[in-house]
Amino acid sequence: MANIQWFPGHMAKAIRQLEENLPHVDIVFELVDARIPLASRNPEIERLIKNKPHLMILTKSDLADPTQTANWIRFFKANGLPAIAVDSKANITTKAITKITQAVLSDKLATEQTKGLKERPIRAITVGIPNVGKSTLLNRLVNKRVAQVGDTPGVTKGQQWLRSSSKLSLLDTPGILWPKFEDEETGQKLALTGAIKDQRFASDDVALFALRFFRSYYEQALVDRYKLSSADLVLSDVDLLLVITKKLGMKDDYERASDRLILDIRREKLGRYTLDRKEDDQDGQ
Ligand SMILES: Nc1nc2c(ncn2[C@@H]2O[C@H](COP(=O)(O)OP(=O)(O)OP(=O)(O)O)[C@@H](O)[C@H]2O)c(=O)[nH]1
Repeated sequence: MANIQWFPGHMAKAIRQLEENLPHVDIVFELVDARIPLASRNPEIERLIKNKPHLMILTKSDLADPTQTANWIRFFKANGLPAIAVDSKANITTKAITKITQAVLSDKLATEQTKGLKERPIRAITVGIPNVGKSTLLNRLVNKRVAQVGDTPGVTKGQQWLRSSSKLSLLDTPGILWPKFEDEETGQKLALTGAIKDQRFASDDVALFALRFFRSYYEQALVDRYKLSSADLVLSDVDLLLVITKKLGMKDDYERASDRLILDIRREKLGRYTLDRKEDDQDGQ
């Protein structure tokens, strides 16, 4: 679980590290969580990356709603941002990322070739908020357990180039950037997916947010998981949480039930979901 407290000093350090690394890379891999492609974006990313070529990588796509992921990919592309969704645990990920990276940089690579420069691996850095899956993707790409992976963000140290293939090299130190602290809903989305420290949010608030959300978009998943009746479905969110608490055999300990609901959602017990919604007709907006 995320344990970084982002003070201004930490932010300044994160910016400085990224600024130091940027001149050495051909492309930035910006990682966002496919379940929250907006809430998990660093608010300053565009400004920090400047004009450096940039690929959006939607991680954990195996946990996200596939229709929504497709909409998000289209949306980013329509806004001039090449994008790809990955499950970092899948073998095919390395090939897919290498291919799209070559496509994004095709002009630059062609220019280098016409100048007679020797073919060389593309150099990339992964950046993203804690827990977004930077180490897991890095490990997948370089096919080694080099980066420490865990639920404790901020564990990656050291700095060297790691070969993915003859086509791609990666900096072993991902850029860790801070998440959005903008508004309560963004915070709840980050908390529900496990991107930020739990203690900052009361679990019953996050659980009520989750209930409201699943009622709107994935009601059947709630019905199936907690054996809800049609009468339960007309209750207020608070009353529904109390019903679920009882169904879980937790009497009136709705805080414990809230924790369980959140855990169930994080562990995919309610299936795949996307919290940041993008409808298909919103391309390019
Ligand atoms: N299902 C699924 N889980 C993933 C995927 N990528 C990462 N994870 C999980 O997400 C959690 C965080 O992954 P890390 O790779 O440690 O994240 P990180 O961005 O390196 O975190 P920091 O080092 O804290 O910055 C781990 O439990 C991973 O197993 C993915 O594509 N699919």
